[in-house]
Amino acid sequence: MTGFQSKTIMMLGSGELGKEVVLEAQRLGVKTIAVDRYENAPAMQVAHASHVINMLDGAALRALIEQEKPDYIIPEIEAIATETLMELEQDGFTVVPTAKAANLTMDREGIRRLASETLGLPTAKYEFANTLEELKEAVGKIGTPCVIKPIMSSSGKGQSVCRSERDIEACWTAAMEGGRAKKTRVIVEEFIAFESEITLLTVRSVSGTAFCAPIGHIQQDGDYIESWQPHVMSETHIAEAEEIAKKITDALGGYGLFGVELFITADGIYFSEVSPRPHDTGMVTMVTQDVSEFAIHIRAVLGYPIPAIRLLSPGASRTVKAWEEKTDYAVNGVGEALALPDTQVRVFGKPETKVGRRMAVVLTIADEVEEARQKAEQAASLLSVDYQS
Ligand SMILES: Nc1ncnc2c1ncn2[C@@H]1O[C@H](COP(=O)(O)OP(=O)(O)OP(=O)(O)O)[C@@H](O)[C@H]1O
Ligand SMILES: NCC(=O)N[C@@H]1O[C@H](COP(=O)([O-])[O-])[C@@H](O)[C@H]1O
Ligand SMILES: [Mg+2]
Repeated sequence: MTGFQSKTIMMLGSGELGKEVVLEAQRLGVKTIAVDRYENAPAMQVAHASHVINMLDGAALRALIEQEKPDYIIPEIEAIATETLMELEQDGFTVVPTAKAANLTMDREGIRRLASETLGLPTAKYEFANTLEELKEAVGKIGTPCVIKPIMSSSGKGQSVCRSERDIEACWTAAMEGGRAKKTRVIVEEFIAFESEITLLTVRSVSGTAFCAPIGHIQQDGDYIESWQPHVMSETHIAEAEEIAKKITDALGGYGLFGVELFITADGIYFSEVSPRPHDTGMVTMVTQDVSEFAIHIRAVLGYPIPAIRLLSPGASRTVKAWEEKTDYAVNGVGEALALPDTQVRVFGKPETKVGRRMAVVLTIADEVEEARQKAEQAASLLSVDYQS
């Protein structure tokens, strides 16, 4: 063999989050392979190699992994044939953080039952349903308002709030149309009227478990539009949040960064869900921390130490979305946004727009979180997704 010998990672999912993981991996001399269901995905544009496959097809996934033999398989989205990942782990491949973590978080049922029934963490009440009839029964048990979601979906796709019995059918249709995998099962969750919601980025590495400063965020239609760090919380709430995050991440195991989503209410903290990978609301760490969530993830995965994580400044992020389905588009206004001090922009380079698709994000820092949020709002308002025709 000749040339530089390095470890190889394979990203399963190549969106905006994977793109940053690939860049951080390359900074540490790692070879990167990006995989997704469509061509020219963001991470593919910066990786050494790329492949387009249906990652829910176990045979196709196995064939690709056996061909490329990556040292680390890094799931970047939920919708992957995780049963195949479990078999590949048995065969000696390394899945990040573990194949079990990818499998349990692939659908909402696995992770919810682990959190609530096995670990006893506080969660919203929940039921599952496979048909419209079962859904009516489940909504009857949970009561309204409640939240209905396909068991396999992310970024709020197929999610809706059911406010009365009259909404049930529309919620069912929304879930059937929005799920990532063609499964009909849905979760019905009690609506939690939280005061705020946070992501507690938690890393498991050779240095042990560490937490980033809490990230507050606002979601619209189940998808994040704004996040900030730090989110101000009482000492008691921080301790409670860290305890929940430690329990769930220990149960999932392995090395890597996790995004633990929590609701803060007057009666304490509820566990919502966890991503065993960098989190969209954590993009703010690209400007607030000395090591971003993406750098932390790859360091942990490679078995390198993470002795400290420093919050260098309060900051905020705000998303820029598209509202049409087209391929000929441009993100305009970057220069205007960058004219604002302490502002950065990331344009993801997705090959086409879709209704509600996240195309870019703005990142800002300031002495105070509130000021950073205002600047992010202003910067995002200067960006637009425009079309030729
Ligand atoms: N039971 C609930 N009560 C109140 N609000 C909820 C509930 N479940 C979800 N939400 C709201 O919807 C948002 C998205 O829900 P959830 O995180 O379950 O979906 P998701 O599709 O997995 O999102 P992502 O993949 O972006 O994390 C939550 O962050 C919260 O704002
Ligand atoms: N909440 C999860 C999340 O933000 N995931 C990020 O969005 C991409 C999919 O985007 P797309 O739907 O626009 O292709 C994923 O690949 C990941 O980077
Ligand atoms: Mg979520």
